[in-house]
Formats: sequence, structure tokens, C-alpha cells
Amino acid sequence: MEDLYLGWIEQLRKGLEQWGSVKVPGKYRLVFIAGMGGSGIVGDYVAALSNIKGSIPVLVSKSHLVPSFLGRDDLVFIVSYSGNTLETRIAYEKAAEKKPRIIIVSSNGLLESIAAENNIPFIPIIKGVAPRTALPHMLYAILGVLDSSGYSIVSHSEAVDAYENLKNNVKEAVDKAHELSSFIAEHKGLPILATHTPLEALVVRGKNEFNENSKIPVKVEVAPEWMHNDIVGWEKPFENKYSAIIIRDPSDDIGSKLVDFMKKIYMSNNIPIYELDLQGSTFLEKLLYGSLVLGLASVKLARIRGVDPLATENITLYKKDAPKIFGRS
Ligand SMILES: O=P(O)(O)OC[C@H]1O[C@@H](O)[C@@H](O)[C@@H](O)[C@@H]1O
Repeated sequence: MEDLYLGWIEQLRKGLEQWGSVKVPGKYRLVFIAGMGGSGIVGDYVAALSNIKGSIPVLVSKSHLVPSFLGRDDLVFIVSYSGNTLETRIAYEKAAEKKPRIIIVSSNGLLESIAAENNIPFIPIIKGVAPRTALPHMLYAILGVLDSSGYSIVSHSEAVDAYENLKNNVKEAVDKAHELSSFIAEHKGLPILATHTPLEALVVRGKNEFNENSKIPVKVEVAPEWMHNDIVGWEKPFENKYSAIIIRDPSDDIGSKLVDFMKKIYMSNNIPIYELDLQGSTFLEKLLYGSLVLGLASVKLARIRGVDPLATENITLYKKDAPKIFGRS
């Protein structure tokens, strides 16, 4: 599975090649992105990037639900790597009733057919990988449409730079992933992925990667919200084992001071800490670099623990029951 992560350079190249292949110029009120799991996190990344320098609100749903206020003036991305995820298909149906401009991002499946039947712009994603490992391609698919439709969050040249940056940092990412997986394996217990608000999507992604690939639960904490609730839990925690992975954007001064504060509280509870400084000069570069380190680390941890990083048995169990839960036979 490591090769699927090392294939990210090729995915970004493909995303750059497709950049601008779908354009939907128009006057939109907001962007709404629906998807689950490895596809849903793509919406979180776009929203995180848009918080930094976007010009239009970006809302994300990782559910079958869509907001009541969605309407004709909105731009909707339906993202499902497989094209078959039930919640995402229901979200598509609910969104379509409200007649927004829809774009489908997928590699296959029912959503590809729905796009063809309904004349919906479709961005094809590379086939044959695990959904969670198609993150860079799905991300560039959306950023490319927004850039060429007048709502740029990331320009083509910034996307090229991020591709180059990741290419130049693969070796470093592999080394860091090795260190991080050894750190988690050595300390066992519950890993806590902690950071400052702008990088919340990255720690959620990391959690999801360690869940799916390494088969462990993970806790996520984000400062400064962390300072207003979780911090009190460390006054008298149960005697469980924890380890903390603190992710830092070296150019974020307030963020660094906040995570330093978190560090002190974790250290006073004797929690071992691993710190990851994100490489890159732009926020996109840092997000991609951090995602690669966390993805590779989660696969390496799976190898150390002797589990199959690709298999997700409990999700299969859920998928069997999901149609009943959602009233679909
Ligand atoms: O990404 P799609 O294909 O919509 O699937 C949605 C999600 O399903 C889950 O069960 C996992 O396998 C995720 O990695 C995946 O991303």
C-alpha cells in the first residue's frame, strides 16, 4: 500500500493536467461539498484552504444530509471515489432537488452513471486505488474547477509549486513517517493528534488514516478550543496510556505558542510527545506534506502491528446494514 502514497506525485501531475477541464462560470452564493471518509475529508481541506484565502463560503457535509438553505445559486461538489457510497448518493439526491449547479468527482460507480444520464459535469479520478489514497487527485479536481470558474482558492501556479514541493520532500516524509510510526508503536495507548485550528482538517485526516490503516482509535485536539475543555480533563485523567503527536506550522507564531502550552500540560501528565513540523512555504504545501507523512506512518504502523492496512472489516459490516438504516433496500 505504500506505493499508493508514493503515487501522490503522479496524482498531482494528473490533477494539474485536468486543471480547468471543467469550468462552471457563474455567480454563486456558496460552495457545498458532500462526501464520506477519504472523499469527505477533501471538502474539509478545501474549506481549510478557503478560510485562508478564499472568496466564497465553503460548507462541507460528511453525511446524507444537506442544509435546508441550499438553492439554485449554489455550487455543489459531490465527491465519492467509488461513486457508490450510500450517504453521498442520498446527499446528491437531496441536493439535486434544490437545483444548484452540481459537479461530480469520482472514479467510477453509480455517480458516474448519474453524471452521464443527467448531463452533470464529471471529473474522472484515477481508478484502482483505495479511496483514502486518492486525496491529492480529488483535491486538485475541486481546486481546479474553482480556480477556472472565478473562485480561486489555489491558482494553477501555486498548485504546480505544491506538486514540486511534495516531489522534493518525499524522502523527508518517508523518514518522518518511519519515526512517527515507531514512536506510536513504542508508546502504545491512545494517540492524541493535536494542532492549532487552521490545521484541524489535517489532524482529522491523520486520525482517519490511523483508524483505517493501522486499526487503532485516535483522539483529536485543536487549540485554542482545547484550552477551554479538554485541558481540564488532564487535571484528573483515568490511568490510561496516551501519546501525543503535535503538528506545527512553523510560520504560525500564535499556533506555535498555543501548541507549546498544550505540550506543557501533556508533559506534566508524563505523556510522550512527538512533534511534526510541516515542510513547505504555502498552506497547501504544508497540508500535502503532512498528509503524506501521516498516511505513510499509518501504513508503517499497520506493518509493525501485523495488520492489513487495506482491509476495513468493520466498515464492511456497517455497509451491509446501511441500506436498512437509511431505508434503501
Ligand atoms: O470515498 P468513497 O468511495 O465514497 O467511500 C467512502 C468511504 O467509505 C469508507 O467506508 C472508507 O472505505 C473510506 O476510505 C471511503 O472513503
